[in-house]
Amino acid sequence: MILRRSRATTPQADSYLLDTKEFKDFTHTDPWRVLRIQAEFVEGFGTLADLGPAVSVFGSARAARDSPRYRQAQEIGKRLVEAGFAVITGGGPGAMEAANKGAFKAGGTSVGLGIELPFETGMNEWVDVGINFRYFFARKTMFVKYSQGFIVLPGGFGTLDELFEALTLVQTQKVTSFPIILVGTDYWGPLMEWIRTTLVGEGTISASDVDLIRITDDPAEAVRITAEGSAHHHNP
Ligand SMILES: C/C(=C\CNc1ncnc2c1ncn2[C@@H]1O[C@H](COP(=O)(O)O)[C@@H](O)[C@H]1O)CO
Repeated sequence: MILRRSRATTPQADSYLLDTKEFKDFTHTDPWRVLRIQAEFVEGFGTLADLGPAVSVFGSARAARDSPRYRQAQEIGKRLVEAGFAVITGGGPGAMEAANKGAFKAGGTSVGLGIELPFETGMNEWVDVGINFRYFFARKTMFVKYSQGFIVLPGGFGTLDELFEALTLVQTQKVTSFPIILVGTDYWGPLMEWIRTTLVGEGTISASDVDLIRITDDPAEAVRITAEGSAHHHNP
């Protein structure tokens, strides 16, 4: 990039670096953010490069430890490890903690991709490979790049965001052979119905797009579908 005449900046950029106050200001600028974003990708790629086959498990951060949802997530974490997968979650509480706990107790690799939030909850204790992200989009790249499929338990906006991002990537063939399994017919049934009637009915998706989603109540079936569906998946 060349900037001349009135567009040229003075003093020179390196003088900012040597000036403590100016440097502090620089850390709140977009060019600095780009470096931070780059660093998040470098750390993520570096840490997860040798992970091997893995599945991401999503679900509510608010699932209570004594709830059936929590027990289901823990069971899924365990079964994924028994099927030869590492388990990746958001590293937080609720369903994330449960899936990490199941994976850890089964002797598998338990990964947490944490996110910096204004209300810090910290990485759950069952994570043994943890990375903290400031940027959701950098973190999301890691979930997709290092997973062979997604298993999605009941959850709120965060879970829906993760589900629909994955669906869009599969629908647009940015990723292929990538199973997406919803667990909990009672919870997801009405959404599936709305997708079938309104989205297909209005023509905003194709009828065949509905087949991108599988739905079950059984943790064993969720893992079996994931294993079968991920057999030909290659990480982007
Ligand atoms: C809100 C609470 C804790 C927040 N801590 C989180 N830590 C890590 N990842 C999170 C957290 N909250 C949301 N996520 C991500 O979104 C999904 C869950 O969101 P939902 O809105 O609860 O469905 C989850 O899969 C994470 O990736 C404690 O109350």
